[in-house]
Amino acid sequence: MARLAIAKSFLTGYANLDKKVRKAVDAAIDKFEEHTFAGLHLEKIQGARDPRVRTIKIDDGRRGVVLKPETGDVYCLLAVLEHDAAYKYATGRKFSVNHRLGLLEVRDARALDTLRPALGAVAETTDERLFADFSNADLIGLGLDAEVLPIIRLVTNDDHLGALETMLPEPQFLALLALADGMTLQEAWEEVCRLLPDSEPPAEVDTADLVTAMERTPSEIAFVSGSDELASILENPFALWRLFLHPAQRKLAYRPSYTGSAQVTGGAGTGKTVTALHRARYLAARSERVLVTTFTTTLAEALGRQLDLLIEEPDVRKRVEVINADKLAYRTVKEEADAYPRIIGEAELQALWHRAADQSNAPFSPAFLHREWEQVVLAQGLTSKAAYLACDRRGRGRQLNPAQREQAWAAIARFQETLGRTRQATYLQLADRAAEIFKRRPDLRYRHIVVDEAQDLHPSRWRMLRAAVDSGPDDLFIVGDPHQRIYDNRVSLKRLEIKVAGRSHRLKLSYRTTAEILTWAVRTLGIEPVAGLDDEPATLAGFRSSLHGRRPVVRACPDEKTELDDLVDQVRAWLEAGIEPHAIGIAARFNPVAGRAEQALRDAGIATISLAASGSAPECVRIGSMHRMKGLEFRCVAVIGVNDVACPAPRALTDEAEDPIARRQDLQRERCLLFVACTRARDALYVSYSGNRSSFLPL
Ligand SMILES: Nc1ncnc2c1ncn2[C@@H]1O[C@H](COP(=O)(O)OP(=O)(O)OP(=O)(O)O)[C@@H](O)[C@H]1O
Repeated sequence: MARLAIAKSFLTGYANLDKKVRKAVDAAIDKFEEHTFAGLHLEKIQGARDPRVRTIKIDDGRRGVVLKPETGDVYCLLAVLEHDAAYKYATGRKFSVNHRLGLLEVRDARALDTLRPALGAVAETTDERLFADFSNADLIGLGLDAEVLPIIRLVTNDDHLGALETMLPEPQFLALLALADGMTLQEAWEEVCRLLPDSEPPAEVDTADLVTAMERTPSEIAFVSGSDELASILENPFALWRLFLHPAQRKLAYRPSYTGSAQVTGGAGTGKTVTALHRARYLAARSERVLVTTFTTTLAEALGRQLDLLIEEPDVRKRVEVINADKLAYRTVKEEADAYPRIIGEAELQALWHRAADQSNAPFSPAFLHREWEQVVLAQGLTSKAAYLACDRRGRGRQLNPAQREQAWAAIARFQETLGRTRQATYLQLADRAAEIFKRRPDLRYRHIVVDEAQDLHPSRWRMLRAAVDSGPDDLFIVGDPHQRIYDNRVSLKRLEIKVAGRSHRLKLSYRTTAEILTWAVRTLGIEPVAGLDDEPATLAGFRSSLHGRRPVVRACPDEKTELDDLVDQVRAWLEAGIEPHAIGIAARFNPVAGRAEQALRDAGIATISLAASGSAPECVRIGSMHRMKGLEFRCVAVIGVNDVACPAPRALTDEAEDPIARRQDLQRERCLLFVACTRARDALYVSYSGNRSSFLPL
């Protein structure tokens, strides 16, 4: 019986077709099915480098490209392209089986043939060779093959290796990249083995057996079980992540069990959320109650929508509850409380802190007291003066002598009393109350909790989550990126009885952003080390993207009016180039700047909607503060107002004299904020400023 498979490349192309062409493709695939492929006219191509690559007519202008291995009665859809491009693709590509890993490989043989003389000409001018330290046997041992080796021997520097990225088979390129990055042969071998579904290379590889290789490469090829599955795939072609997980993501998401809590970190766009969603699906399929939680309601709503796409079985979907941490706290407290506290608004909270600072006889600013409360008192769950006087204030830069501690406690206690008397509370206080309720009420607890955007949760929220699930295998699955910490919440999971040692993993390949945007954006982070949730320093080593595009554009403007005019021009240019309005995101450090930009766009006839708005508004460009960009993504992103009075924002910085450590952390947080905003871009990033350039922008 014939089997149909779909390559990732096919789905990417299909997603970008307009509806009419998609219909023609669907009709061609139907024909495929009807005839059980037998009567199908697959055209062999003259001069094809791989005779197993064929084409099929879609409509007058387009052809589908199909891989038809000699054995196994398998048809794999590779691409849908305009006539000439389809022939070019079909004649240039060559498929093979990696002789060490057994994975399916594809190379652009024509491009390699074209580039070879140019590499040879450069090589003649120098004795430098990037891989001179490695013998042919070494390279063959890593999976390189006889066709690739002679070309590799001509490579003289990293840039030339980079140029080969889209032409070489991925496993072979990765092996070379690892060596070029300074890894040993053994380390490079371990790196390429990560591409295998179970990290173990097969004992024997039959390089003629393309079908087994396809089955071993689920990150690129998906076998379709029948027409229902096919229809569901084609209905949501943009959701590549549903089908094609990177082996590293798959291993983490579908591991049968972790002995305790597990943590997944990784740079922006490496698929942490995707991995978390697949993990939730896997756990729920085991018939158990799963909570998926994150920071804000908007992010929780987005996760819910993605889970609706991912989990097709209604009874499995029902077992997964998605709610953000604050709502969970609120709801849990409400479950028990007779008189329910009101959540205090930000302005009132600030006013109360000002009053507390004024009434205290000590030189504490309102911001200092607020921070002391959140980062020491609430973070450690301190409920008495004695506990506060004895506590370890690690992480706070300003030392307090015993008398000052007494004064600080008096001010904090007065603040807390006022809150209590007026029946008000903050979400962090509710989280602690919810934790107590979860401890008492096993009936409310979950069997598993999956946490996204973990870097921004305050210790009180973590205590609640810790209490909301019994300790044991697969209790918490935590994903986050310390380089995207944009709120003032620092956490040591160890201190909160959440142990991830030995179960901490890092993803490295970005699926969102191009290498050009990524390299630029990483430089906005500066050189200050960033602490991970597991108390280890966080690293971005090996963080990369195999996508390529234009470099970010940085525009200097004489004044804000010109800056906004330029923004309007840029957005218009994107729209004229066919970018859908909702795929354009605009961010500013401050809401008023975003507001003025919104007005300028509207005056120019461009519809806009706030980044904070829920639901979809396909006809609107999205705009808002940098904080609101968290967790989102767009094809094109404009970050505006990036000058020295916005990035960093003076109000967000603690006085050096008051607390130098806090100031350093504030600066880092401001950098992270810019990094988050910039890394929301898939294809294009535009950054502008008027006045003096922000020192965060790379030169
Ligand atoms: N294996 C994959 N194949 C194709 N696309 C993927 C894959 N994994 C992730 N993506 C896509 O890459 C983008 C980023 O994924 P995701 O949001 O999960 O990353 P993240 O690490 O959580 O990002 P961030 O931390 O920046 O919010 C999404 O569009 C997602 O659909």
